[in-house]
Amino acid sequence: MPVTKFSTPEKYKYQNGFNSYHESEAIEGALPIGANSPQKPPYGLYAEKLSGTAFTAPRSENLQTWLYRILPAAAHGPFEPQEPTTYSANLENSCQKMHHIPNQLRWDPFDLDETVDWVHSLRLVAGAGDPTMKSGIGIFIFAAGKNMEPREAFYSADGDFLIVPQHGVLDIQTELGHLLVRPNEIAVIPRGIRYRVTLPTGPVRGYILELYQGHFQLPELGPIGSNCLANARDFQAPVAAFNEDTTLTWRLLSKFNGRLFAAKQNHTPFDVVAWHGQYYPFKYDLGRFNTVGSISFDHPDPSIFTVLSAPSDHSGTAIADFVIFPPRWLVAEDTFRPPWYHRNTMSEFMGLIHGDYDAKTGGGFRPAGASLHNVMSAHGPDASTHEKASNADLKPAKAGEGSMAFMFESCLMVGVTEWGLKTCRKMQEGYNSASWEPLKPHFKRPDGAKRDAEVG
Ligand SMILES: O=C(O)Cc1cc(O)ccc1O
Ligand SMILES: [Fe+2]
Repeated sequence: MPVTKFSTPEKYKYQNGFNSYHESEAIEGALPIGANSPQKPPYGLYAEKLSGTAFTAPRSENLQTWLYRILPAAAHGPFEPQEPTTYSANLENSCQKMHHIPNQLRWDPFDLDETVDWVHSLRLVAGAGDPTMKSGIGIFIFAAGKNMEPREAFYSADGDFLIVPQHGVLDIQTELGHLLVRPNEIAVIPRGIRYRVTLPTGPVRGYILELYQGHFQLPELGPIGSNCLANARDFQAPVAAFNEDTTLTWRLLSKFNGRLFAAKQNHTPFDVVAWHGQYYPFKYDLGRFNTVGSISFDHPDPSIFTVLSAPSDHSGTAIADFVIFPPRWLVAEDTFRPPWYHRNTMSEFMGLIHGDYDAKTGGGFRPAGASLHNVMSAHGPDASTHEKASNADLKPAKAGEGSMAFMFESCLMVGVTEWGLKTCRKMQEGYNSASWEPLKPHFKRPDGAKRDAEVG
């Protein structure tokens, strides 16, 4: 059975292409022609620039967008910090000490929580670095059951959100237009873009990687050539859509160094009539990923499954890679087909959207759960997977049918928050011992002799 691909409901319109220069106008003629900020932009709109890179970033990296809107984003009251006892409590964790531990860690599925909305559902579970230094990443779990208030919008000044829904549907109204994001799809909302999340099918749950530095790119394809993996044309950006309200009171929420702030304004933030540029939110259907693998022997590095990569300053070394494990055919001959046992200089945070992950058949890695194998924390198939795979009949076999696991892989050592370690109460006791301690030695000397332990 081929992998399922989503269709687009009629209400939503997208423009296709990764890192493309897009332009969109909800009213014909709203985009100025041949200029960005004419003395009087069309229809009495204000021109506003939103930059995602330094003005002077090289052309190949430069990301910015021009917005043509009814009132500028600056027209709001002062931001006030929100009390931790109210709803910034979840984000608070980012300001707390992280626990850095070499143990292999695994979490049972995180609970749904119907009492909170998107903003108040964000739980920092792990991370590295610091938003104030624009360095590192934050890994969040979200679980919400309420729409954001009708006149509320949110943005993060800390980084780009890579959103991986596991359960339920996210309807995301952004300044640049609407995105509908379902499990097995992902969305990226860049730093600063204001948005409001509603839940058309009820409760939602999933994972977020917040990138405090740089932006996601498509990985290089090297000898693979000019297609495969995630193809650029399958990334979808919204089209301009606006409201006209300039009288009602809105609440603008800002995530700023992991803290929540709120300001009032007397007009909708969703008043962008037209925009053009390369800095915009987008979505991608993981079912469109063109998976490549070994057609001869051996298990290749999981980098062949990279959807998006946020590079560090060192070539080939990512601050964060977003890697998926889609359904795929395994045909390698004379090969131990699951991942090899390994210790990695990168850290690996994994989640499961649905199904089973083929490297862990022992039952403990479940949809909506997670695992963290930190820098040099040894891991690999659990004992039951090893037993099965080393005795399997190696005919072509479909792995991961009906399943989608993913990994946030980072060159940074990842710490775990107090919430992730204790408060969430999902940390599995004995993950390590259940997975790898049952492994038996199979070593046999070539002469068949058994000897006592040798000295030295
Ligand atoms: O640890 C894991 O399960 C992720 C992983 C998968 C794979 O195919 C090779 C290496 C690797 O880290
Ligand atoms: Fe691994």
